Amino acid sequence: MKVLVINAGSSSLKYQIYDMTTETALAAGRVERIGMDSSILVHEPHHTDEVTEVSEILEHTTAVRKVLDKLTDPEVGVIKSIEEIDAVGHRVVQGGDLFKESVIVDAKVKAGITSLFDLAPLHNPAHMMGIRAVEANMPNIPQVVVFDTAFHSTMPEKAYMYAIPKVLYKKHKVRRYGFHGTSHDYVSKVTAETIGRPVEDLKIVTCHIGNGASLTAVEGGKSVDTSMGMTPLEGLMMGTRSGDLDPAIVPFVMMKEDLTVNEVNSMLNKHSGLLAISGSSSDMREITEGMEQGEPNATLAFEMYVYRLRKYIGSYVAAMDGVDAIVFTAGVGENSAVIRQHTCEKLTFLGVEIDPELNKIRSKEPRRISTPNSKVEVLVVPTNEELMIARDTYRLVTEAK
Ligand SMILES: Nc1ncnc2c1ncn2[C@@H]1O[C@H](COP(=O)(O)OP(=O)(O)O)[C@@H](O)[C@H]1O
Ligand SMILES: CC(=O)OP(=O)(O)O
Ligand SMILES: [Mg+2]
Repeated sequence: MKVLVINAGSSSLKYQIYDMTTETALAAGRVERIGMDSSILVHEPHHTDEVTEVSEILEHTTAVRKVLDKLTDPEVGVIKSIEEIDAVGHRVVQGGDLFKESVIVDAKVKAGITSLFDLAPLHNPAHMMGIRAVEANMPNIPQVVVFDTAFHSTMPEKAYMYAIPKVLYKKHKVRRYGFHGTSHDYVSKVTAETIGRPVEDLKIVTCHIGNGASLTAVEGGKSVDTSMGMTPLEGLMMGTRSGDLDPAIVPFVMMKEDLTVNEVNSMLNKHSGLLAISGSSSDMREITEGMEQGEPNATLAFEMYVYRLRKYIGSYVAAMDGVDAIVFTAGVGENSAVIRQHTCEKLTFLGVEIDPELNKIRSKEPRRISTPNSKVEVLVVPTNEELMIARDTYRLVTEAK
């Protein structure tokens, strides 16, 4: 059985196709700059070199068609025809309190995802475009949605409630949901395997730091707290998102700058974070370069990012009353030895000690970077949200047959 996994963003679409008999990825790729001039499709088949194609891709339906063309291409393709694909799995960021686990897409599910647009304005509308684009190109194929929020449904009330009038929870479902759950779930399990102990016995802080970034306190294999909130804006400082701030700043800035709700939302989601502080980039590679060259704004952005990350790690150790492992994953966490080093060097109060040589190794494998003396295991675990999505898709579609 072959499963196509899609992670649709507003201007991008990442994909991966799996042969589920062996759980091997046959190809991966991404379409970027959808709706802009010169969209880019990068296709990475397992059997030959990657190909990059620049063309005009105005919307997601065209993007999916181009992906299917690449997957069935005589040279760079990995399947003979579209009929070989048995099911499509989608990442959906916000499941709210409607979805606690993965489900097969039907009209009710689509209405549910749509009703949650306000609770993930950057993400859910894009996921619906992805689902509709698949419907347009592959009518009648079973589709499954896997929610970022599902893993966090085990959080206790004291972690998910906000200290505001309860009527807002009752009327509008204002609460913490948490995101990147598929990733936090996956890396915590791989961590347990890597250190050779049952996940049920472990207290783990998982740091998913990519474009969006969140931390989770995973106790006994379950999420007990996480840094993103009702939307993916709360918590850590991110590429373009502010993370935590005094909520009084929002009405204050709206009043002083005469901003609308949409404008202030856009300011906090798209024009804040590393981008706002550095004044130049949301990309941690460029921020690090600027910092290494002594550029003051990039240095401040870097320092704020690490400082906040460290404070969150500390608070989750307190939340669980201890920690066995701290894990880094996602774009920044997997690739930036500098971020890991700066974050860990001031966790000495926990007995954290990382080995600078191990920290520098670049690899796609899960690995320890702490010394044998370290009181806490520190690991880098490459995330694999796509594999988790493919597994759920395979399971649900097979069960429904
Ligand atoms: N070598 C690196 N050093 C620092 N940051 C990196 C490196 N490689 C990638 N990144 C960061 O990873 C981010 C993307 O992370 P990723 O997890 O792929 O995000 P998303 O899934 O949200 O698109 C980029 O914005 C970039 O800042
Ligand atoms: C939920 C979220 O922030 O996702 P991403 O990191 O893909 O933007
Ligand atoms: Mg991501």
